[in-house]
Amino acid sequence: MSELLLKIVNVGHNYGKVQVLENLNLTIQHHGIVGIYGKSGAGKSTLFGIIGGLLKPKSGKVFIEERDVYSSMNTTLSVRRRLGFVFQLFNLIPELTVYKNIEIALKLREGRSDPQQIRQLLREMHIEDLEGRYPSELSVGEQQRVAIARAVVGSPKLVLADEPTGSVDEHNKQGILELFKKVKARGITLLITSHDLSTLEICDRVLELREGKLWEVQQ
Ligand SMILES: Nc1ncnc2c1ncn2[C@@H]1O[C@H](COP(=O)(O)OP(=O)(O)OP(=O)(O)O)[C@@H](O)[C@H]1O
Repeated sequence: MSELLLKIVNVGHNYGKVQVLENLNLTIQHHGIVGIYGKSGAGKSTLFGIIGGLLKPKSGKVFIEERDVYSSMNTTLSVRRRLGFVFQLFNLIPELTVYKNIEIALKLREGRSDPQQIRQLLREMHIEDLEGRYPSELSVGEQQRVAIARAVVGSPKLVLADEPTGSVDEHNKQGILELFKKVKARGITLLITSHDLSTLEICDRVLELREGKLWEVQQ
């Protein structure tokens, strides 16, 4: 049996009177792509933030490789550094070139740069000709490629992608899904949230977030 990567135990979260998550449980083993489907407002971004060490839940616990993510600020920061994030709006740093956007993520994750690794990743993502450009000089599809490269550099165990195809057209969507298959082939576990079931077709397992809980979806 493969090692447990993520374990969520009885997590609850509310914003004032709005109860978003309630007694939510989830376990994920290493390897593969897991999709979380949910309608708008179901709480996908809230759950994404809680798993990623960005939002402390009001109740319950989150473990990544058996470390209690919110046990101390140091643990939260160290777990967060070891995860990769892909955001819907890319969140690339506008003042940095493509190369530097990827390099800064590697330095945060591993404490050092590795030009060989960065260049290999640029080639794999077909963005090697863009390394000197700034995000404003890239197409949407190219920005998303850089965002994925930044999320996987340094080989984190888990990459979280929140609505990764939410702001791209069908052609770019297919391109992103192909890249996610490559990410999986690198041995990285991917967790994708989406309100679009066709985006989740590449997933090995899909869960629906509804009424504050996760429900397995038969594929
Ligand atoms: N900071 C906040 N303060 C108050 N309410 C919030 C806050 N963030 C989210 N909410 C509310 O919590 C609920 C869940 O929001 P969340 O963004 O997690 O859903 P979502 O499934 O990601 O939605 P979408 O698909 O539209 O992005 C919504 O009702 C939202 O209005």
